[in-house]
Amino acid sequence: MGTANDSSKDISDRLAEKHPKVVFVLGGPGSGKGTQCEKIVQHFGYTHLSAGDLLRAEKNSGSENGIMIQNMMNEGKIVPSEVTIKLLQKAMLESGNDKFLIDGFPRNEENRAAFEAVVRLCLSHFFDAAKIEPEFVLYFNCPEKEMERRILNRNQGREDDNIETIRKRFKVFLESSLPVIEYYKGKGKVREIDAAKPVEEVPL
Ligand SMILES: Nc1ncnc2c1ncn2[C@@H]1O[C@H](COP(=O)(O)OP(=O)(O)O)[C@@H](O)[C@H]1O
Ligand SMILES: Nc1ccn([C@@H]2O[C@H](COP(=O)(O)OP(=O)(O)O)[C@@H](O)[C@H]2O)c(=O)n1
Ligand SMILES: [Mg+2]
Repeated sequence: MGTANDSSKDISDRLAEKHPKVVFVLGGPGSGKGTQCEKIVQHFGYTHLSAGDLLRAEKNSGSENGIMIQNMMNEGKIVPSEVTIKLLQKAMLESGNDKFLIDGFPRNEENRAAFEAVVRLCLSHFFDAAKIEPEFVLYFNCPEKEMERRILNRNQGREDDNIETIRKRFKVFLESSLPVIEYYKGKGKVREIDAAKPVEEVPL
C-alpha cells in the first residue's frame, strides 16, 4: 500500500513492474465518458479511473491541496499535472488490475507531457523500451448544446455543473484538450465515437 511519503521514483519503480496498459478516454464535459466507461468495464475487464473523480476525492479528504483543487474546479481550470498524476499512479498501484481506462486525462499538453515523463521513468528499467503512448484514445465527440443539456440535468451535486462554469469548461476543452486529441490523431491512435446517440446506442 502506498504512503504519502512515497517518492516519484518509488512509485514509478513499482508501476513499471506492473507493465500497465492504458486507454485514454477523452471528450468534452458531459459527452458521456463516465457513463460509457462503466459499460466498457463490464465488457472488457478494464479498471475505470476518472481523473475528475480522483481529484474530487482528494479535495474531500481535506488534503493540503483541497482548497486549490476546489478553486481550480470551480473555475473550470486544469489542476497542475503533478497532483493529478500522483493520484492516478497511486490508484493504478492499488488496483489489482493492469488494464486501465483513464477518463478525463490528459486534458492539456502539460498533462500529456507529465504522463510521458512518468512512462519514460518506468521504461528506463527495461532494455526493450516500448513506445511512450497509450494503447489507443477514445474520443467521445458530442455537440456542445447536447453536452450542456446533459450536464444541467446531471444532478450529481457538483459545484462546477452550473452554466457559468460549464461555459468556462467548454472553452478550456476547445483551447487545451482538443489539441491533445489532435496530437494523438496525428499518431493514428484515436478512435472517434459518435457520443450524441442515446446511451445504449453509442457505438463502442
Ligand atoms: N448518450 C447519452 N444520452 C443522454 N444522456 C447521457 C448520455 N450519456 C450520458 N448521459 C447523461 O449525461 C450526463 C453526463 O454524463 P457523464 O457520463 O457524467 O459525462 P462526462 O463524464 O463526459 O462528463 C449524465 O447525467 C449521464 O447520465
Ligand atoms: N486531468 C484533469 C481532469 C479533471 N480536472 C478538473 O476536474 C474537473 C472535472 O473533471 P471531470 O472529468 O470530472 O468532468 P466531466 O468531463 O466528467 O464533466 C475539470 O473541469 C477540471 O477542473 C483536472 O484539473 N485535470
Ligand atoms: Mg465524468
